[in-house]
Amino acid sequence: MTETPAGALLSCRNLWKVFGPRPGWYFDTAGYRIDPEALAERLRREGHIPAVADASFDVQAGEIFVIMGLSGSGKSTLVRCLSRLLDVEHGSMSFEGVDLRAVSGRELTEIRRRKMGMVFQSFGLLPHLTALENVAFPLKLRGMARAAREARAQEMLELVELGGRAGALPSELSGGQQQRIGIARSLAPDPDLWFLDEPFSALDPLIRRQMQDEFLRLQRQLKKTIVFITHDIMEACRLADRIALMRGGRIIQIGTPAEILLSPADSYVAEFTADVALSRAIRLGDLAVTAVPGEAPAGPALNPRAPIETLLPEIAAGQKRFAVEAAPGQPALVLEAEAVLAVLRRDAGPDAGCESGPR
Ligand SMILES: Nc1ncnc2c1ncn2[C@@H]1O[C@H](COP(=O)(O)OP(=O)(O)OP(=O)(O)O)[C@@H](O)[C@H]1O
Repeated sequence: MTETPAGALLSCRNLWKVFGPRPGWYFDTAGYRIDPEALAERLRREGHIPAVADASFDVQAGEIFVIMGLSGSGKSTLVRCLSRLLDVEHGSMSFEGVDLRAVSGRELTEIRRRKMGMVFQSFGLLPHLTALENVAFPLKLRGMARAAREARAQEMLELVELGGRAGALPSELSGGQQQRIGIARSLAPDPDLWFLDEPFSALDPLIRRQMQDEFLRLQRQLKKTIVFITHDIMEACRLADRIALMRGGRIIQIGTPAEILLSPADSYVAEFTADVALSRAIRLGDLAVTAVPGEAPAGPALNPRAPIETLLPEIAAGQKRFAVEAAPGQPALVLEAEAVLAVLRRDAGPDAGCESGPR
């Protein structure tokens, strides 16, 4: 399949990546057409690891698509397959209408260099190069002239608010600053698709939170198409437009954070999300509905990404309805205090800035 569905930049269907002695065998035989769950089970029984088992999803242009799951659930393997750092055993992948499994090694290198940006947990900076040189490095690989690449690198450093540290070596920068350099470097070639694999996991919680805010600020500005990996449900809920939740190589639910939290697909998802404080994770936009024409509440329209907890003082003071900012050209949105209260009633939770989930 080479088609990418309308609106999707990246699309994959029935992807399998299996580690073990003879992974291809299962897909070369007619036996493949069995239930994916049963095949994954059989693979495990016969000494293989189905690291990605029958994954299908589309990533829409401009969205933050978060892949979430516990350690070993297959997140990194899936992303490595999508960028074809690993070859899959079965399935199809298309990116901007190009069949990623069919392209030559050379075309693939070009796609990775020009259209894909990657950020990893280990910042991966070259220790003997300055911040500016690190950011300019991928442009050098593309053959860009020195003056042009340094100008672009400086622009990227300004974007991540490190314009004044261009001459610093990585060892002279904090962890958060080093990751900002990693982000600037990955953005320098202006990729269409941006992969981030646990980019903030090595940072302490306060810096991590700042980096998440920074990341959202950048995304508002750049509107990239993003695949973001995390094992932290709170991070996923803060950042995602949609979340794909993985378990044992399988994607068990895809949905907005609110859908995952309020309508979990099964008991595993419910348990995984049980400790999340809904007041922090559910956003105004999740509960807002289209206002009856002429009846939008007065007052400034609120940010749809703000968590519902921000409204608690007004609700406690008796306000019943709120205006929520709609997308350009869309009808006005209204949020009823009762909808917020209904969610809060479900929020059994202790304060959960959690990284927990079922083990
Ligand atoms: N090269 C490999 N050879 C054999 N097994 C592998 C290989 N790479 C990954 N695996 C296995 O595949 C499964 C998925 O691993 P993966 O690294 O994708 O998980 P993850 O969800 O990204 O975990 P983490 O959050 O710990 O990085 C694990 O069981 C892992 O041991």
